[in-house]
Amino acid sequence: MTTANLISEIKKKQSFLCVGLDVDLEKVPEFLLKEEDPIFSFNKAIIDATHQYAVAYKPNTAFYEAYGLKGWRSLEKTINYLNENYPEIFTIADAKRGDIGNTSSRYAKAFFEDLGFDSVTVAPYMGKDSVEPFLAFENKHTIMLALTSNEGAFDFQTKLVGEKELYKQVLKTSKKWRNSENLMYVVGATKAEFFADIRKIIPHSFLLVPGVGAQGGSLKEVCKYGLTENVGLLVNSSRGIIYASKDTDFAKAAAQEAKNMQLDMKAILDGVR
Ligand SMILES: O=c1ccn([C@@H]2O[C@H](COP(=O)(O)O)[C@@H](O)[C@H]2O)c(=O)[nH]1
Repeated sequence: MTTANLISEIKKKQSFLCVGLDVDLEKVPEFLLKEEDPIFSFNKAIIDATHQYAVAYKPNTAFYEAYGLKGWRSLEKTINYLNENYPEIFTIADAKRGDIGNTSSRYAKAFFEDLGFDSVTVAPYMGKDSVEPFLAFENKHTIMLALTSNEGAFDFQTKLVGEKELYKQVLKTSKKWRNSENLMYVVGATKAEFFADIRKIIPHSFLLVPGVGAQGGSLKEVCKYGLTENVGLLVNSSRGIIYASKDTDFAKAAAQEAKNMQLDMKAILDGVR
């Protein structure tokens, strides 16, 4: 998917909501466990109920890998279902990959070509040659960790490297890489006070923002400095939406949560116009 397609979908739906598909069989409604593929059945119901309020879905691969081959099959069925039924939706494989170039190119092929995701998250730690193989794919997007939502972000990411914090170095340096126009960045909603500085370095790039809902980040605070002329944000909520109810009404409850977030987003977008 091109960035222009993503922006057009955001404007059409008045939403920059990304629904995180982090399926844990201990948290899904019990009646679903009788299904042949409970993970896929859960995802299908959540997607069908929430797609009108969301522009992106983000399965975190850990939740599928944890169930071995079966889990990987559920992930494949989920991405195929999205691509076949909702091709206008932006898809994110939250896999946080990155290795020496030769290996990164295999990861990129797996997520972009074999599974058919629009984007994948990567870690910047191994540098340019570990990320450029992902960037080489046309109309695919590489979402690099910049400033993460967890407490441990302060262990390294905000430490000074020379005169600048490490996360700022990551942002600045990555702009020089080949096909850097295919880069987006992860910035946690719990780090809202950093958005103004981040936007000084990358004023136009899309940011994937996890950490609202269960982690307590504020949509309003993120938008204050994070929004760009083309919105430039994909705000993710996983547990806050998909586990809104543990009962037979789980999809309806998820839809209500997604709708509430979309309405908040619309109000914010109306406010900046
Ligand atoms: O900095 C980061 C990077 C990734 N994540 C992932 O996003 C979702 C958040 O889930 P919630 O249930 O909405 O808290 C999850 O997949 C994380 O691994 C993040 O939270 N922070």
